[in-house]
Amino acid sequence: VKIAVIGAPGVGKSALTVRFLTKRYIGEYDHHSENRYRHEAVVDNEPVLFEILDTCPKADEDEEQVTNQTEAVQWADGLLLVYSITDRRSFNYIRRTRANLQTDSPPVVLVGNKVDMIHGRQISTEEGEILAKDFECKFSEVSAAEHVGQVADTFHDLCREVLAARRKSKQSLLDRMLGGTRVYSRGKSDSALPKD
Ligand SMILES: Nc1nc2c(ncn2[C@@H]2O[C@H](COP(=O)(O)OP(=O)(O)OP(=O)(O)O)[C@@H](O)[C@H]2O)c(=O)[nH]1
Repeated sequence: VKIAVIGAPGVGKSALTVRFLTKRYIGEYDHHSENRYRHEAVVDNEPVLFEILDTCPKADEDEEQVTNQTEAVQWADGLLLVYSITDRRSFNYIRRTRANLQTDSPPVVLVGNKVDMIHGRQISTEEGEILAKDFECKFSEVSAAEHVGQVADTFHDLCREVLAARRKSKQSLLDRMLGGTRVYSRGKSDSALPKD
């Protein structure tokens, strides 16, 4: 299951990713390019091989610039859309990113990070919920700094969405294939009919 972690600079994409991979919190994670990781985990009693792309948007990206994550989106099976509850601009960044996605884009999960920074909150939980409703996706608020289980849950939730979408597209492919063939109901066989 290939997951791209997407969000504005500094929202905690790397902190969340590393928390999921290692269960540890690394406060200062210095990197200037995107990183890709492989990680095995068990989701709903099934082993899953995650490939995680920790994207790295340009720090000087213009706020109004339409965010372009085409490569990551094309590569991914699912998108973890992350904003920081302490940063209104990061919330708007996610709005623009989502608006920019095609209708057939992969499943998404919305995450508000840094929930431990209570006093710096700029985005209410309700706003996050409303945005998630708009996106028709799951939503959670977490803290990469303080939560282990909840961070893993967000990745697992996205994994479930991806697997459900796969099942759905397999089913619709089957339906389309079977749609071309006629289905005969069982009736009396010829041999049971009168000879003449
Ligand atoms: N208080 C708090 N700080 C956090 C949390 N998650 C990340 N941070 C801090 O936020 C800063 C940015 O975190 P990163 O994980 O580097 O963010 P990023 O989104 O990967 O940043 P870029 O790679 O620049 O796009 C760091 O100083 C982290 O320590 C959190 O849950 N709570």
